[in-house]
Amino acid sequence: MNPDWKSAKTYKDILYHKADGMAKVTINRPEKRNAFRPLTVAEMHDAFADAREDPTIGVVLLTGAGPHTDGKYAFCAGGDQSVRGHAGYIGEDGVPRLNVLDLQKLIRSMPKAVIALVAGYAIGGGHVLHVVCDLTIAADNAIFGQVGPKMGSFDGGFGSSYLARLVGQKKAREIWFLCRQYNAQQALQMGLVNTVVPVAELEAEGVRWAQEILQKSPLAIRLLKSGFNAELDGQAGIQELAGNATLLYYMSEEAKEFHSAQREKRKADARKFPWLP
Ligand SMILES: CC(C)(COP(=O)(O)OP(=O)(O)OC[C@H]1O[C@@H](n2cnc3c(N)ncnc32)[C@H](O)[C@@H]1OP(=O)(O)O)[C@@H](O)C(=O)NCCC(=O)NCCSC(=O)c1cc(O)c2ccccc2c1O
Repeated sequence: MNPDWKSAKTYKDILYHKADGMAKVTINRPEKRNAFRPLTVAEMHDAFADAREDPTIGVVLLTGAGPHTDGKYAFCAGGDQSVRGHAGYIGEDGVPRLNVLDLQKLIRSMPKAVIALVAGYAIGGGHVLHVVCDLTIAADNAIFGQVGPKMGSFDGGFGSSYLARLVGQKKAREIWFLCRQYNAQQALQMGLVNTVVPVAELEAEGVRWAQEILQKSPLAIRLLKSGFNAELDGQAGIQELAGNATLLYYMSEEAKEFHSAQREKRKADARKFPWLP
């Protein structure tokens, strides 16, 4: 399938397209190895929120523009170090922010599948971004790694705790404590990515996976995602799962009868509904 991608909104630092039930968010700063500044993250958050709200979209692909003019690829090299200031990354308003944490939460909690397509570097906060996606497809040239402890940062949230759930505690500690780089095959072996394909086939493979998911039941995928999250995300995970229970309840005849009865100022006919075992 060759999707007819249509631009869904114009931004400065990212590209945002839609086609055939899919949205595609592309970080578009190849000259910076797709490092993100606060504006980049705000734009990504806006695009992901749009995809979450759009009932025609079931899968979001997250990727990085490239190759750059030097021939190198990057998914994302993390926070833009040229704007890192006293208390975070400083945008045009002069306010320091770590706003990528909000984006991580949105990707994790949105009731749609998010697939990272990683070509080249996924480093630092860029590595964490692929970690929080539901699935990762790596190009054969992908390079993964954390750098925080060698350049004055760390992500002790999803970037370490969820990473450990993916690759195990020993491997996650190795990744963070040693700050080595890992190739695509090593990433596959440790369970960090779902599959590895030639770089020229990365997007086509992402589209194939997305289209396979889009043939499945939207509610089943939604509930599975919140079920996977609930085990790990404490009260926020329970809230997500419970919100889905409320959504399903609203759709039931039983909830509709009780709601109508209240609106019509009558007693609900509770006996129509069984107390199932
Ligand atoms: C990614 C690399 C390993 C690639 O190396 P390579 O040799 O191929 O390329 P260059 O180093 O020559 O880079 C080309 C060009 O891109 C610029 N660039 C690359 N990465 C960044 C970056 N992160 N910020 C700004 N600019 C970048 C580089 O300067 C070159 O530009 P020229 O103009 O000089 O040509 C290698 O580039 C690399 O190691 N990059 C740095 C990786 C890094 O330190 N990332 C930040 C980690 S910390 C982080 O991401 C982070 C962000 C958050 O928002 C957090 C929030 C909360 C908690 C923690 C957070 C966090 O840790």
